[in-house]
Amino acid sequence: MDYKIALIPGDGIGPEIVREAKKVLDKVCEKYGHSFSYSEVLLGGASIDVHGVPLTDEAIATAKSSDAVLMGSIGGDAKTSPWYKLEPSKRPEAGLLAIRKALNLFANLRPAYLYNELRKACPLRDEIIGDGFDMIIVRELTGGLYFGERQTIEENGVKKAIDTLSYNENEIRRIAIKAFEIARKRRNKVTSVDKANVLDSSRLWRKVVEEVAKDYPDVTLEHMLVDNCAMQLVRDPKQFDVILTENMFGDILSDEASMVTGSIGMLSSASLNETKFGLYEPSHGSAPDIAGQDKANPIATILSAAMMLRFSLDMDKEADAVEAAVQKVLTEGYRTGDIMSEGCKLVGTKEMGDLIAAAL
Ligand SMILES: NC(=O)c1ccc[n+]([C@@H]2O[C@H](COP(=O)([O-])OP(=O)(O)OC[C@H]3O[C@@H](n4cnc5c(N)ncnc54)[C@H](O)[C@@H]3O)[C@@H](O)[C@H]2O)c1
Ligand SMILES: CC(C)[C@H](C(=O)O)[C@@H](O)C(=O)O
Ligand SMILES: [Mg+2]
Repeated sequence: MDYKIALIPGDGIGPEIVREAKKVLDKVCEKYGHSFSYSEVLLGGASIDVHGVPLTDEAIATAKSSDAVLMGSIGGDAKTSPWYKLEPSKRPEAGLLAIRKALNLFANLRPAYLYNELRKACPLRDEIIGDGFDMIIVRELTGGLYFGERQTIEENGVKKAIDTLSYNENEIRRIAIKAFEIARKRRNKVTSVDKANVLDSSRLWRKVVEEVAKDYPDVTLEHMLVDNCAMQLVRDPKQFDVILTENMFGDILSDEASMVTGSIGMLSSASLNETKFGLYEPSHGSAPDIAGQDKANPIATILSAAMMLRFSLDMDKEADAVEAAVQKVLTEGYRTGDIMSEGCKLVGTKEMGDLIAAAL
């Protein structure tokens, strides 16, 4: 089959990890007789450098006319990069938020799975991990604090900054439905995470989630306050199957969950709307501290590409093959620095990509 894929390398390690994911996709095409045509799209700092803004209408149009978008990461070092001298709405992160909104990508799925081979890279004790760790965070991605009105004002000579956290029932309902549908294909448990002991938006969240739960009597629903959840993720991570939560809590909890998998370099993600279209990117950022050094772990991006094959292109067996190739390379003992442990073989970004492509 012939498919159109928009490719967003982005900033920092973005181009390095996207290159490896594309290498793996080239192998998928060769092996299964598909052909993908790629259009490169600028986003974030890469777009500021060329167009002066982090996202252009043309970039949105290219993404919209594609079957799926595969992305690396955007952003730079806030202390040293000239991008951060611009006003906030013109910085790299604003481009990422804007493209998510423009494509209506309200559902961000972040699967956190600990490969048995990476147990030594996981900082938690073996008895805490037990039989394994396999959960998914379903994060609301186009509402909440990151999209509310904000302003910085001065009152009586004192600066004041305001961010607004708001959700309406429809926004909560559609993401809750996603979480329950996903739970049905997994272990039938949803943990909805909020701060309902303080926030009105969380009290509405809880009410709507309970309404949705009535349509899923086969799925167990529990509510958990976000501060407790942050603690439970390291105390007993295997209690979770599906975590359903709002935008900012999901952002923070997914980075935390990534460490249970060994590294943020292992955490893939899919950002979806109501159709089959999606944007696929690792959950981590542009890692300016290791950019250009062939040190970045490309696995999160390669696993995101596998999610793209599965969700947007209906290629289950191809996605399975990519995941199996990742598994094989880990079983053979190859590791990038972030997941390295004693007795394993240290490889760089490119070699890890080569090994996974070859394993296919
Ligand atoms: N979706 C995205 O594009 C995205 C996500 C998060 C952060 N950011 C942006 O990235 C920039 C850097 O942010 P940050 O430093 O807080 O977070 P980060 O995720 O880029 O890096 C945090 C730490 O994890 C390491 N790391 C991240 N990805 C790795 C990988 N694949 N392999 C090995 N190590 C990896 C980094 O070296 C760093 O030490 C900021 O501008 C931020 O806004 C973008
Ligand atoms: C860069 C930033 C806007 C982004 C977010 O908060 O969604 C990132 O942290 C992520 O997790 O994808
Ligand atoms: Mg984040």
